[in-house]
Amino acid sequence: MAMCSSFCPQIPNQLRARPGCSFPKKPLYALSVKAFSSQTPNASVKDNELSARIGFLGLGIMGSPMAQNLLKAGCDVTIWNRTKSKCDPLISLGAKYKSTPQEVAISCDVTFAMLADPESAVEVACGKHGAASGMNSGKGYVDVSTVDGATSKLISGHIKATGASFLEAPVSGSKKPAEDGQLIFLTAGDKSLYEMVAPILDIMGKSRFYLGDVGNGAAMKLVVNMIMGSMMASFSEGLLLSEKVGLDPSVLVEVVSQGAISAPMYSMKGPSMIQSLYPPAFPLKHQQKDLRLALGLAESVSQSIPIAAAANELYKVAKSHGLSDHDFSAVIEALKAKSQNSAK
Ligand SMILES: NC(=O)C1=CN([C@@H]2O[C@H](COP(=O)(O)OP(=O)(O)OC[C@H]3O[C@@H](n4cnc5c(N)ncnc54)[C@H](OP(=O)(O)O)[C@@H]3O)[C@@H](O)[C@H]2O)C=CC1
Ligand SMILES: O=CCCC(=O)O
Repeated sequence: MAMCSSFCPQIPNQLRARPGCSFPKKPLYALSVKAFSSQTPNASVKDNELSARIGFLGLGIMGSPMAQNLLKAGCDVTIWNRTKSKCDPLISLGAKYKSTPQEVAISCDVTFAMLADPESAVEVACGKHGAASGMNSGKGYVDVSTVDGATSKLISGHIKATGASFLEAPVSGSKKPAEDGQLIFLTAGDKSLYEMVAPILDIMGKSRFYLGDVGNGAAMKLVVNMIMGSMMASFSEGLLLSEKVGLDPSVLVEVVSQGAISAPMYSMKGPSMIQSLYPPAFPLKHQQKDLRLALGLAESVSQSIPIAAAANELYKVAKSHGLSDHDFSAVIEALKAKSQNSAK
């Protein structure tokens, strides 16, 4: 595992006491996963207060509430977003603003990035005025966007070439868990940076996995989202089939919720899907991106994933119907369109 020797000596300075930024008093998971490292919260750190200057790049559906939780916890947060207006609510909560990712990185000890896709993650980290150009030894970059392993390794290479440390830390959990500080972090990369930012992750999340080398966090995230995308497509088929055969789909949601295939996702999204409402929590375009990236991951190891491949086609159809920015549960509309076409 790569370690950044120059970062470690600075950790005690960055974790010195600072009034108004205390760690959350909520249960933290002790993880024990065979073949993976596990990490429990360090008791001596947990009750300390935090003084790291934290940068946050990307204030979309996820980034905004994550940064907001850091501010609410009293952290020193500096933000940037491509569309500046999305910074305003956080600035009114006390965030500092910089006009480029580079300036954020220069002014912060550790910078988080929550960006749409591989292209934007690379652009913001490695492009002109990107974060890498503001990094140096002693700083850290934590990319919490969902990207593929190759992208993560590319960004890691740019960041580490400056002497800084890198951690990939994509999250499981959507808009509501982000608001509630209940995300699950799937981290990999510099262990020293992982340990340094653990108290910061614990403000935004309920658990964290350290998975080793860069690429493992991305892979874990893509496998999870591959399963989720297929589950949602299958659930959509069930809702439509139940209705077609004269059943009440609301009763189906209730039946499913009580059995072995119950999932919070079905109970949360089912009622609005029945009303054809798809307020975006996880945008459909991102779910399709994740299926596309999961297909690439599977291809790289010659693993057949025909169910995910079929689901991916369905999300592509949904995108072609203009549903990219709706919640991914709008994939059901692609099935409705298909059955209308076949009825003609
Ligand atoms: N929503 C969810 O439930 C979850 C999402 N994720 C992942 O987290 C990431 C962010 O998701 P989410 O917040 O929902 O997405 P949004 O689409 O709401 O936000 C995307 C962010 O990326 C920025 N961005 C997009 N393109 C560029 C670019 N070319 N240059 C600079 N910035 C850019 C956007 O800036 P601007 O405001 O200017 O458009 C915005 O800040 C994605 O990788 C997604 O897959 C992970 C877990 C859950
Ligand atoms: O990437 C998005 C995941 C959404 C979720 O875990 O509910």
